[in-house]
Amino acid sequence: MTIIESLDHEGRGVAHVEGKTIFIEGALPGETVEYSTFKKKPSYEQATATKILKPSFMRVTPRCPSFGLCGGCSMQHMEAGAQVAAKQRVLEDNLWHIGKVKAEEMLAAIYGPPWGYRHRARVSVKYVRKKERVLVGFHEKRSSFIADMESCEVLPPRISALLMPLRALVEQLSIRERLPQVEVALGQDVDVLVLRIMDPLNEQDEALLRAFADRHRVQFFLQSKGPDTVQPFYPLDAPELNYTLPDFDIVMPFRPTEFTQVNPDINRVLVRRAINLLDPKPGERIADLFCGLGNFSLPIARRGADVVGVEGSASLVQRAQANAEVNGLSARARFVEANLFETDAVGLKKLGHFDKMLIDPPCDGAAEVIKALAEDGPQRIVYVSCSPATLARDAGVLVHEKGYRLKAAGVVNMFPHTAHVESIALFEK
Ligand SMILES: C[S@@+](CC[C@H](N)C(=O)[O-])C[C@H]1O[C@@H](n2cnc3c(N)ncnc32)[C@H](O)[C@@H]1O
Ligand code: SF4
Repeated sequence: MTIIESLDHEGRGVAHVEGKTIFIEGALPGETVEYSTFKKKPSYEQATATKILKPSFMRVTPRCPSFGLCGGCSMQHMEAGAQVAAKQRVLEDNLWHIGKVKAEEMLAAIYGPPWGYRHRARVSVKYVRKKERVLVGFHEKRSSFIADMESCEVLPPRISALLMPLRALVEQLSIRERLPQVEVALGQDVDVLVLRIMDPLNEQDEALLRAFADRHRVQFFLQSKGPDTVQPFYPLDAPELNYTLPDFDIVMPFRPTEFTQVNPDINRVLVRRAINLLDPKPGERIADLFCGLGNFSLPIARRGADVVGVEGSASLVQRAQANAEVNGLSARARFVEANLFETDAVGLKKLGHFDKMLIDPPCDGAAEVIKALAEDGPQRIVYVSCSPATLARDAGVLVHEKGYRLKAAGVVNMFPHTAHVESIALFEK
């Protein structure tokens, strides 16, 4: 039995027992719990709460029956508002302990509906020969096994309701042992399921897929090898996947395997906030680094500024250019392919002078870009981050070496019930 002192960055309760730190899954600060250790090291232990003797006021009953087993969520036992507050603390702690910086203003957190928010997901599939049945779902915690889940609360209800019919479908296919994954990509007008198939389908399989698509109103794509092999299968006349940014009168077509933000409702608010902080004006020249399909670049152009989007994936550069055309913005939006993890001052200078910059890197952050910023670098930088640790590291360099102030920072609850912290920060010279 022990008392939980705090919450760590992965949403685990932290306690100290005889000088040892114990990280306890499923336990909240202030609670008295019994626990069972599954990993023992000389200085710490990892454990799971087995009995909550004194519950926290933040505790709620997890909505999903698979919570605790499925590795998809780690915070459903905590009230949604308290989750956001905990993430805000993670952001502030990281900024201070890693970057030695404090934001002049903490922005109000951006959050939206806590359930049914995932419009993109990669679901694993496994035929269990012994039981002659198929599992379709996310991996169990700390395991390569697939959770035996019948529904999922973070997927939109219509998609969650497809998990069991999908099991039944795969069970009937001749290639049921050669279909390891289904990728879900949801758009405004169509729901796409991309089946990863290791062997070709036979005629009967094809007929089963068509019947499923008609019945459940989805479009199947097939992927036989790498991402280049993703092709629509049925129906071929379905509308194209897209999402919209109504504040900017923008429509964004995309292919099912192209990067898009997982939570389209929060993405709209995130884009609005990023653009408000950046405040693009006609006549300004603005860089959008790690621009993807132009999620921020096109709203910047819509505000009248000239934007240069830089992106590592050639296909996303093409997609961004095409999306600029679709939205009548190609005169003000240009896209360049470059590896921003290998850039330096010379590489960045070749892109020309920028008044302002938006950076939205993958979790590794943007160390090389930040290092490459010159004396006459942008006056204002808006940094969108999926990792508070790398944001804090980069913020430290911006503030202590490059002459910027951290004007504001705040969390964006893009992934409710997970410990994942998305955030946004504003830097100014
Ligand atoms: C977090 S996503 C952001 C995309 C876009 N801003 C959006 O909101 O949809 C990060 C992007 O960085 C790109 N990327 C990853 N590594 C890169 C690299 N080394 N150089 C340039 N871009 C890279 C990815 O392809 C992806 O589009
Ligand atoms: S990811 Fe879905 S199935 Fe897994 S715990 Fe979260 S809500 Fe439940």
